[in-house]
Order: sequence, then structure tokens, then C-alpha cells
Amino acid sequence: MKKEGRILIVDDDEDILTAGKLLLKRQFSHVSTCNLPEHIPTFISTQHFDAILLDMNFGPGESSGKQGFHWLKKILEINPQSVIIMITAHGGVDVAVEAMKLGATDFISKPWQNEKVIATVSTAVLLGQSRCETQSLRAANQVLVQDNNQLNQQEIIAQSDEMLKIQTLLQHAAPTDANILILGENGTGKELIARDLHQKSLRAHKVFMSVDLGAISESLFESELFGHKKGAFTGAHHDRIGRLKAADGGTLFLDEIGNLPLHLQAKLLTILEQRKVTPLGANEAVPFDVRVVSATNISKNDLKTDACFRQDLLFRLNTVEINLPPLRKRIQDIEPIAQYFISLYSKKYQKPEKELDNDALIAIKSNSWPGNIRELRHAVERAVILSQTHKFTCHDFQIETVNKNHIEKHNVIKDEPTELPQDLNLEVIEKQAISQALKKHRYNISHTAKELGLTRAALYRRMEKHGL
Ligand SMILES: Nc1ncnc2c1ncn2[C@@H]1O[C@H](COP(=O)(O)OP(=O)(O)OP(=O)(O)O)[C@@H](O)[C@H]1O
Repeated sequence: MKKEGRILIVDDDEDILTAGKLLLKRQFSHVSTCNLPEHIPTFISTQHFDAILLDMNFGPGESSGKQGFHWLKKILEINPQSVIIMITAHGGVDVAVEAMKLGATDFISKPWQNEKVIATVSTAVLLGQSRCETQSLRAANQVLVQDNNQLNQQEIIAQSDEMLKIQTLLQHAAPTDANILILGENGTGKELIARDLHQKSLRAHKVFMSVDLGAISESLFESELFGHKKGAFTGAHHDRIGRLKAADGGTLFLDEIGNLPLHLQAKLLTILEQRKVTPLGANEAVPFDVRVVSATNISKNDLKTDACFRQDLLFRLNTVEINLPPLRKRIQDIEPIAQYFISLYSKKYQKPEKELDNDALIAIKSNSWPGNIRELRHAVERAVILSQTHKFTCHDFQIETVNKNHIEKHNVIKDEPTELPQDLNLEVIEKQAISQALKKHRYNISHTAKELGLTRAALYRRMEKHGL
């Protein structure tokens, strides 16, 4: 059966062209010939070839190989990935060696042996195909990085003194390679800040790889982060690159680092110290180069206890520490953030961009927002969709001003009524259940997921599906 392979033979000897074509056509899907080297640029700029067989000498009596060298260089100038096999005169080994120094892959001498030609061309075709694949993967990767970076360009709204200080800190820390630990309650913008850091860093053109350590099961931790070789364990059907290596050159965002069990913290520390990782089932460690940004909603005090977190790992992660205050402690930010999301969602849902009335403004500023900016964003989205009045009112935000002080003082979240909604569509019920559970657990994803009987990853997926 013919193999997939595109070959070009360039020689001024028509007999060689005919013999070569006859031989190789039996083996490969596409064989072209060219008897004038001046036509090479047109051939290779209009068609792709996995391998090119190029004669060293053109014209009667030529044996210096000068023209072969000239066309070899020309082809590599046009496409440096070209795989070129030189066709040399009998005994022209010196010339062939010289050609290989200039970038040729292999050579065959005339008169040739058919088996040798087929073997040499087969290897060259495979090399050409893998170069081509590498090139297109690189290009695809570049597009993905660009797309990912565009997605990361959500604006950070910051007017409070606390956030302005953090922004100054970010400006200074971002271009360094210092490891950064971001602390803050759920929904305070830790991931947004991490992405912003990456954008402002010298690694911005490379990948931002986010790993939710709270969502990776213990059994999958090593294979996810370190990768594995085919056959390393039951179900490992292919080699798989780990996330540490996949983030090479870029930023690795370790989210929910505080949820990592102590024994896995030890493994992570070793890997980060050695800057090398051995995929499961491999014998050799491979180096990686990442800047580590981590985040957790665990308080600083808890992080500083040995029972909760390894102190040596903490020192490695927190060269620079960023403490994101909860929204209730940066009241100056509430109005501009609300305005930002009003504008965003009014456009998205094609609604007029309305103002907040006075009471609504006071209410959103004095609400405790246990789910922080994520909760405010969600409240604004709902208000934009449902509001019927010409300005947004307290009612649109479902803020119970009467209970506010009570909530603040007693640090409790009032359960929402639990009766079923009138609409018994399962999707609607699921959204309501998730929304209530989030509020009940102050937007703590781990606790909410536990109550709902979901994994954190499954909860995130559903939140995204329902726009929560
Ligand atoms: N300063 C800000 N300006 C505008 N939007 C913000 C800001 N901070 C956070 N957000 C938005 O709030 C939501 C929650 O942010 P993010 O996911 O970064 O928080 P987090 O602290 O990482 O949450 P979690 O701990 O639950 O993973 C996102 O939609 C984010 O875009």
C-alpha cells in the first residue's frame, strides 16, 4: 500500500527523473519531478513537499557540486524546514558531507540501489512530516496563547486606596520572576489579579496555565501535574504532558493551594525546588521553567500553622504576598464595579443602560457581599435582566436592608425560602439550588460543592452554565 508522502525530484537527467518517479510512485502518494532547478522556487512556494531529492550537478560535465550547494541554500532560505536528500555522483562522498553540513538531511549516490533509495526517502518523509506537524502545532499554540491572553483582558476596577496600593505592588512585582501568593476570600478577584500579573510580566507572550488544586483528586495529582508515559498505569493509553511542562516559559497559577493535602504539598515543594519533573513511568526528569502564582482563600493565620500548610512550601510561594480585601472592606470600589457590570450586561442583554437610584446605591454599598465581587456581578446581571423600573432599585438587587445589620453582626446568611419555584423545569431548579447553596456558604466553593454533592470542578461547570 502507498504511504502518504509528497516528494519532489530535481535533476536535469530525464532518465533519472523517470526512473525515480517510477520507483517512488509505487511507494508514496505524490511524486513530482523538475528538470530545471530554476523552477524550484515556484514548486516549493506553491506546493508542500515532505522530502526533496536534489541533484548536486546540473549541466554536462559538471562535477564540482557548486550548483547543488547553490540550490540547497536557496531551498532552505525559502523554507528552512525542508528535508533535502542530495543525489551525488558515484564516489562524491566529500561533496555529500559538505552538503549535509549546509543543511541537507541525507544523500544517495548514483547509480542507486532501489532498496536504499526507498529506505532513505521513507525516513526523510517521516522527518518532513514531523517537522511540518511541529510547525503547525507551534502556530496553533501561538493562536491559543493569543486567544487566551485576549480572554484575560477583563478590566480590573479599582478605586479604593487598598486596591490602588495593590495595583502599585503589581506594577513592581509583575516584571520580576518572583513567586506570588494571593490571599483573599472567595470571589475577591484572585484569579483576575493572577491573569493581570501574567499580562504585565515578561512571560505575557507565553501560556497562563491555571491548575485548580481543589478540583484535582489526589490520585490524579501526579499525572495531571507531572504527566505520564504510555502504560504507566491502567488507562494510560498515550504519553501525556503534565501541566508543569505545558506551562513551560509561562505562568503557572496554582489556585486553591490551601486545599492541597500535606503529603502532596511535600511533592510539590520538591518539584518546585528542583525545577525538574519526572512524568509517571519515565526514567528521566525533564526541566521546566515557570513563574508560580498561587492563591488561596485560607486565612494567613491558618496558613501559618504547620497542621494546615507546610511552612517551607509557604516560603517558596510567597516571595511577594498580595492580600485582597473583601469587598465590604473596600466600599469605594462597590459603585464603580456595579457600574462596570451594569454597562457590560446592558450591552450583553441589549437593555438600556440605567442608573442606580439613591436607595439602591446605599443598599449595595452597605451590603456585606459575602460572595464578594462574584456575588455583586451576579446580582447586577440579575438586576439588568429583571428590572422593570426606569432606575435600578433595592428590590432589583434583592438586598434585604432590614436584615443587613443582623447579617453583619451575627455573620450569618439567611437561607432563602426553600419552596419549589413555580417553573418546574429541571434547569431552573438546578440554578436555584446552586444559587441558594452558594449564598448559604458565602460563596465558598468547596463547602457549596460538598452540600450539593458535586466536585468543585462540576460545580464550577454548572456555575458557568447558569451564569452564576
Ligand atoms: N476588581 C475587579 N474588577 C472587576 N471585576 C472583578 C474584580 N475582581 C473580581 N472581579 C470579577 O469577579 C469574579 C470573581 O473573580 P475571581 O474568579 O478572580 O475571584 P477569586 O478570588 O479567584 O474566586 P475563587 O476564590 O472563588 O476562585 C470574576 O467574574 C471577576 O472577573
